[in-house]
Amino acid sequence: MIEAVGLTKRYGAKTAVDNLSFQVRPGAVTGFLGPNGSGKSTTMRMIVGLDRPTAGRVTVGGHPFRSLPNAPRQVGALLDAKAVHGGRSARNHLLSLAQLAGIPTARVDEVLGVVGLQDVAKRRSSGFSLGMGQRLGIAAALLGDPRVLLFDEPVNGLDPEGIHWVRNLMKQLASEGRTVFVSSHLMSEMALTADHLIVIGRGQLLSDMSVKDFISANSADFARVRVPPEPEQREKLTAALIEAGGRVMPEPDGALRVTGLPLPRISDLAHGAGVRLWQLSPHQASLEEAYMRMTQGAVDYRSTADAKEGLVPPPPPYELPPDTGGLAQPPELPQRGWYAPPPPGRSPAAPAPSPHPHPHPHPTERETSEESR
Ligand SMILES: Nc1ncnc2c1ncn2[C@@H]1O[C@H](COP(=O)(O)OP(=O)(O)OP(=O)(O)O)[C@@H](O)[C@H]1O
Repeated sequence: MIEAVGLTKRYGAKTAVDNLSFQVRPGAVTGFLGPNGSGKSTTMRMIVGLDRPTAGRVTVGGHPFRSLPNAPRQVGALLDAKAVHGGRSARNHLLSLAQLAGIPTARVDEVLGVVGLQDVAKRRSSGFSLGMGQRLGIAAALLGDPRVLLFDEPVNGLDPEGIHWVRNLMKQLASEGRTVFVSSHLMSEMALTADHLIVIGRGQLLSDMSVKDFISANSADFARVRVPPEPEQREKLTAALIEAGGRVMPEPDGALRVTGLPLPRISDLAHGAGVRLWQLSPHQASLEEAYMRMTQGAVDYRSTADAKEGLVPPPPPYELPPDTGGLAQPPELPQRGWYAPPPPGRSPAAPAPSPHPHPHPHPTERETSEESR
């Protein structure tokens, strides 16, 4: 296990890591996320004793890295794949590391096979591509068969096959009961690889929870509801949903976005109002959406071209016609902020949907209810 308590690192006036406390447990892949410059690499360097904390401490298996006996056999790290003597072959690079740590030569050939570099083992690493360098760095981390592994951006430069391989490798290492701590900016990959997430911003802890909890805590889950195009169907349902405490907003494609009510309740309310549902599906945010939402305020470096590039503002809540006035005001739900854009091909600036989004509906065109997106 890795444990940080009040971990702090200052470089002059700059506080790179600020009073950080967390635990990275064995048997799981723990993702380490944060915007550029948030202190991930500095934290990892302190874990392996390359930087000394200004305050606080970080231990591996209860000991500071520097006091671990034969540390390379207990902790393996890929922090900078370029930190290799370019004039050495891949095999000689690993051999020199193995000799320093008393690791048998046979293990060098074994890890070269594990990372798929056996055919280029005698080539100088200076001629390696970015992806080959990453594989060599991973081989070096695995060399001592350690129980604790740290990977800083391990998929950087890897092709899709390589990314898939790293994903399976991390999961396998965790399933063997090892502690796996991995940083990445590739959210889709983290969503597939990590079980747990530690998120930092400006050196401070923002979140420490499972991927599943992180997504549900940082996303505005909502239901997408589609009804027949007759305006009265839409209005009847909207009135029933608002009266029950829901919040209804039009989606650019004509569907309704409903927050504050569970799916079965929406279904019951539609039934009670005599409205046929053509679609009732849950929307769950991706890890990327949840991450962007959480770290919005902790981003140091943002393009001046478009501060919220890729995100679109939410549409205004659905307006009921005047004759349905007197209904309860919808509660304020965590639906503020920005959300992911509509699917490609749909203009985010599309006007509010017309009451007749499907001019010639046909029964066979109906969408399945309870469809999962
Ligand atoms: N040796 C150093 N001297 C001075 N400042 C440093 C040093 N190392 C890191 N910093 C600063 O500390 C902050 C955190 O840097 P760090 O590299 O740990 O962030 P990071 O989260 O790994 O970023 P990225 O995602 O871009 O790799 C940055 O502002 C960086 O400029």
